[in-house]
Amino acid sequence: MGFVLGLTGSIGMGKSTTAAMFRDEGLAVWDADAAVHSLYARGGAAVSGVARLVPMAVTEAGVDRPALRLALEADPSLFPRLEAIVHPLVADDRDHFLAREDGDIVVLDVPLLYERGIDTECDAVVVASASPETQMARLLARPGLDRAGAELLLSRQMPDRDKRARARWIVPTETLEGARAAVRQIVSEIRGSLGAHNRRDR
Ligand SMILES: CC(C)(COP(=O)(O)OP(=O)(O)OC[C@H]1O[C@@H](n2cnc3c(N)ncnc32)[C@H](O)[C@@H]1O)[C@@H](O)C(=O)NCCC(=O)NCCS
Ligand SMILES: Nc1ncnc2c1ncn2[C@@H]1O[C@H](COP(=O)(O)OP(=O)(O)OP(=O)(O)O)[C@@H](O)[C@H]1O
Repeated sequence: MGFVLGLTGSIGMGKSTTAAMFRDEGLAVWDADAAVHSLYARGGAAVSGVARLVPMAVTEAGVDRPALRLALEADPSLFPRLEAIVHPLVADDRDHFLAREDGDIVVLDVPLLYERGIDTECDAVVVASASPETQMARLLARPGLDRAGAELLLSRQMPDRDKRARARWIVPTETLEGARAAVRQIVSEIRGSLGAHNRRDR
């Protein structure tokens, strides 16, 4: 298996934009939020479990995410029960990705990387991060999410400062140029260390 790079960041910190930059560098990226989207789509493996937990959040088309979000806001005690349904299915999808990909570096894009201990499966972790003011402005600009909804999700995430303290690298996401430069630097640093490692092996 190649070098497994974990990518994380609190909600609205620019994690998906950073993931796209790693893709632009030619790396395979596994996206936990996208895996949840597939599991929630019509016929997806999480639909029946969610229907049992929150019947009003499921329609013919699969899981209705805004309805599920409202149910979680009304009753946050649903979070651990929902996660017990969804996270094992997400882990299976991640394992398939890792077994399938053979690039020298692969990226796991996971919002709850530290919270779920997935950092222990990574060779190193990078965190996408911006100021709290930038983060809140981005969240409030998202359709359908108000301050209470954003704060509820944030309250269930490790604080940004703790993520920053743990990660090997930080990608600053105030600007696209700054983030892209950091992404390129990280890829080249990892490739450099892999090259040095291979040379030592010979
Ligand atoms: C809460 C839900 C309905 C919100 O859906 P929505 O389409 O609005 O947002 P989306 O799924 O794109 O997630 C956006 C961000 O919310 C945050 N978030 C999502 N789930 C969680 C959670 N369980 N705990 C903390 N933060 C979360 C993450 O930062 C994520 O990047 C949805 O995210 C969900 O069902 N989450 C439970 C599954 C889960 O834990 N997913 C996280 C990845 S494994
Ligand atoms: N490096 C950057 N420079 C400028 N704007 C950025 C940068 N990264 C992200 N943004 C902007 O911030 C917003 C959120 O970005 P993105 O969707 O990547 O965040 P996210 O952390 O993946 O969000 P979520 O956790 O909600 O899925 C978007 O409007 C995006 O255009």
